Amino acid sequence: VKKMKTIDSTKKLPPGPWKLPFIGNLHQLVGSLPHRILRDLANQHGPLMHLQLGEISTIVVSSAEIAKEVMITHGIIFADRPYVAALDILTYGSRDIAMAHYGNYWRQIRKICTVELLTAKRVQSFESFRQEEVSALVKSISSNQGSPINLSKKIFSLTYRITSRAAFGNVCNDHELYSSVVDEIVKLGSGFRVADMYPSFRVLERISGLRQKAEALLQKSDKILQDIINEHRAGLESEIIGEEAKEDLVTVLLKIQQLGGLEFPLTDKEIKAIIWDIFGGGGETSSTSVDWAMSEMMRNPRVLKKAQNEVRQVCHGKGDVDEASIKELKYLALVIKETLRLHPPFPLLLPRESRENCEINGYQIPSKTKVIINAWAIGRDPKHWSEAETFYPERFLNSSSDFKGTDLEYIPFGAGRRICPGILFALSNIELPLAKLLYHFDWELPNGTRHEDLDMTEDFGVTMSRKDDLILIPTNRINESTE
Ligand code: HEM
Repeated sequence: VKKMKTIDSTKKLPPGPWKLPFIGNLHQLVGSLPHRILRDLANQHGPLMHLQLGEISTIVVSSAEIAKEVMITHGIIFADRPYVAALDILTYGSRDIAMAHYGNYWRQIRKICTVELLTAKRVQSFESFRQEEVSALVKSISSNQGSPINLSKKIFSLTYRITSRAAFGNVCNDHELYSSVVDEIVKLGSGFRVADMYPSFRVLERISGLRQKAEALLQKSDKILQDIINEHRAGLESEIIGEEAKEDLVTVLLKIQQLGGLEFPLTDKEIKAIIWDIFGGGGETSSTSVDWAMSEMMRNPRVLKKAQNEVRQVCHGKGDVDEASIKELKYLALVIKETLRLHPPFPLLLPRESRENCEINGYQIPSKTKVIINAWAIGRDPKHWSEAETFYPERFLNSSSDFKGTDLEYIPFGAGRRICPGILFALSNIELPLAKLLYHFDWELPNGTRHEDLDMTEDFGVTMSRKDDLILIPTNRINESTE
């Protein structure tokens, strides 16, 4: 038999727990949340650990040092993404940015994303949308003051409305439907589905109902997005679009499509796949961050008071929070950083895959190995973080950690070539709602719950949200001038 040029047989795979035939380590992944199970396993087997998940040879990265090797030093080798059945179906064959194979196509659309769609200028151009939507939220909360409100649901809907206006120019008629479709898709795409563990048994995608479910969702989301694209195209042809500075994302993409000259033409399929990334990557992640930040502040009244004092001081006499003031909210920025350390919306980032054989710390990582990076565990690593489990925003006061993945012990947005391109968009959707909620209202827990008893249980999913919705009682802030 002709042997392929493969692995140096003197080098071993990284250590890992004992494996069963056929299922490997799958049985070890049940019982708790994946990021917690994987952290506990890594505590026994090390920060570079090998797992066999069904057919999928997987390494799990659980320290900043190994993350640096994988995401930066050998960044090119680990810049690919593995096949995830449901997402592949829903992105028209991984034609979006997040799931696209590392190569020229990905490079082209990633560039469109960073140069056209998600630039600081573009994000800023959506300020009026954010202002209007958050003001409407404040108004609705204000009319319910004194009684418990489901803040989680309100924030979730707010983020979708803002994203919808940025992407489509308005809150689309099918807004509720689309956000529920995106929600379901994200659940299907966790990559921890049986069909994803046994890719050579494509039949499993059918038996498990995954393929049918994904195709039904695709049909729904495709219709909504295609209608929107058609409307925009008609608008472009009759030139009834708004001023250039305020173009929505679909319009920007259609203009690029019409301009042509790209190595890979941008058809409607690609546009739909990219728009789906904006919602899938940017919806629940941002709203869940606001949710966790409010939850942490409710558990830590000292932090709540300090953040509230800051925004009320900075915006004193203005009657509201404008985006220019946001830059001055230094403490709120620390609160957000600390929230993303303890509650990274993607605790396991998005999976990577190796494109060729590689050696790390003397261990062999074969080509096509799936790579899980446990950002949640890295952010709580007691070697790097003192009192790692404590919510303490001040820890970032003298720290060089930023959102750009420069320090690998802090990577809520990932690092290296595949780092999240939506950081500015995300932050703007987190900062303004938080600042306004703090500025306009005082907050209490319902039913006399003591702040230290607020339940912080996490839910299972690709994004790590609260298990139970956050229910709080708002009180309208008394008139500023009488304070
Ligand atoms: C708090 C909010 C967000 C968090 C925590 C977050 C986090 C992440 C993470 C961890 C990755 C994978 C990075 C890696 O593999 O190294 C990612 C990728 C991505 N994110 Fe975000 N994200 C957020 C919001 C957004 C928003 C608002 C958008 C778009 C408007 C967005 C668009 C994307 C895209 C397109 C990718 C794929 C990049 C690629 O594969 O080249 N994200 N994000």
